Amino acid sequence: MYNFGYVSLYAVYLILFSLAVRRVVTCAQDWQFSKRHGCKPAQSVARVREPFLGIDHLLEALRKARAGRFVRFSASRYARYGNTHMTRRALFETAHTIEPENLKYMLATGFDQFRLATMRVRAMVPLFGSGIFTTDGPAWAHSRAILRPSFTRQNMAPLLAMMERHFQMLLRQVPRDGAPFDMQRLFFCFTMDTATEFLMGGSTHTLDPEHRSDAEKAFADDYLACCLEAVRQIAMGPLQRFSITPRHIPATCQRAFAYVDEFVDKALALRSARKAAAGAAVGAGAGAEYNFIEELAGMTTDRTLLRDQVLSVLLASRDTTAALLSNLFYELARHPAVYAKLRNEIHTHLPTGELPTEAAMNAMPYLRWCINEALRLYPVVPCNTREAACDTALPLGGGPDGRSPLFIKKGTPVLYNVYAMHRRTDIYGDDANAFRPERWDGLRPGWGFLPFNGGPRVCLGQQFALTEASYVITRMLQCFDSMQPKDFSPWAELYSLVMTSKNGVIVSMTPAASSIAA
Ligand code: HEM
Repeated sequence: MYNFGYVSLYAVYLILFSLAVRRVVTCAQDWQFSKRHGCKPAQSVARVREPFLGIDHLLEALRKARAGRFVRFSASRYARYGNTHMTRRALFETAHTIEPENLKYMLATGFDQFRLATMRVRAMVPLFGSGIFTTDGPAWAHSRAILRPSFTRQNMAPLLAMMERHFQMLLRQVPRDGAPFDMQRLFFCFTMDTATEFLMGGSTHTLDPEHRSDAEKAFADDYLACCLEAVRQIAMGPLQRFSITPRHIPATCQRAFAYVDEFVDKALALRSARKAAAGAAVGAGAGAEYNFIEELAGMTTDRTLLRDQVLSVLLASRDTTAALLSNLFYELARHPAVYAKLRNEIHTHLPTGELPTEAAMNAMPYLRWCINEALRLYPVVPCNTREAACDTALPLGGGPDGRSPLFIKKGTPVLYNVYAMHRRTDIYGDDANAFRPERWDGLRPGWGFLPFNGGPRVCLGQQFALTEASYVITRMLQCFDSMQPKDFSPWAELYSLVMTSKNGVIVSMTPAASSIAA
């Protein structure tokens, strides 16, 4: 008869022994990998006080986020621990980098060695399903392949006409008597209206109450609520698995799905009707009225996939462009000389106040410099993460001088802070913190400038975003002689999925003496 106590004890010994053996084998493998790749120990390691999960660090990050200082707090750690460093807790570690060479490796040359961070995927799947923002590997490649054709359109004229229609709505909301207003709120409404029209062929009309239905308003609110929940989940970091989704969120997501599904069904029906009529596939959007969803319906008839892609691209396109515009106008209000110089350039290229064409906007270098400078100082996606899909090595960060490769174990999240990289004085000069568009004259920072990401996952809508932003900037400066800041509190960030000003962009405008829109 066996003694049960002894058996249990032996079982525990066996487990501990096998764990110890596994640990030794892993360490030996890591050592061999590091040796083969010339890796050296991390130049710098940031430790946390609560040793298991680093709760103290997490709480401090949440406190800073509440005060509108998370991105700067995170950037300040690079000043303290170096451009590439590790943060160690007993249960997991993270790598941090703002080295252009490391980012190039992670996002381009070593692309296959990394994947999206698990925390991001887990937080976003409930709303975005298997869309382009939540998938890797073949599923992502499929998404990218079906989305790409919609972004390589040659004829931008119908899109510019659509933007002008919504711009007129925005213009109506700008006080002409010098009263202060929040320009940021208007930009977020504008991009919601243009993005929904571009994507689904039906705008939410948030700037145009006369045309807005209750369903459109409800969708805008539901979509926002679901996005905010995804942001909250991402911010929970390692505590995400303990977080409880508020009870109303599943129903809110379902309502947003139902709204988009109507457009999906319409596009699918139209597509098959056209196909039946022509006896062959027809190029959607061949007419003047371009419809993204209809074009997508030509690539796949999977209803759920279509909805996931539309919701994902809505996320990608709406807040990002609004954030860029808001951040740029925040600075323009504080730099009247830049405003005047930009206005002068616009007037030179469009002397009679005519509507901007794509060619005219492309011919304005100062406009592009102003946009670059806003994207540099306030990258719309300031912090991002990838996760090692296998044991790998970053080119820099190891050894006492940080110039040797750094071993990154499979599953380790690598955080990169574009905000901090964009303010590196060795890349942008001693005045890296200043808003000075002229610095872009001849400047080529390569991977040191990364507002749209890089490599195979580079932003698909970059051209669309730059065109939309250029259009709105040009039109605003055609319509207003100058602008004045009306809020003098220091910059505080509102960091959700994108970074904007926590206090809005409170300004007043001086209308132009004559303008085609006045
Ligand atoms: C100023 C405006 C914009 C900025 C700064 C921006 C930035 C970015 C960044 C940083 C990413 C990479 C995210 C990641 O992989 O973690 C991204 C991806 C993406 N963006 Fe944009 N974006 C902007 C506007 C747009 C617009 C207007 C659209 C569509 C109309 C768009 C569509 C996409 C898509 C589809 C992806 C996913 C690409 C992929 O994973 O393969 N973006 N964008």
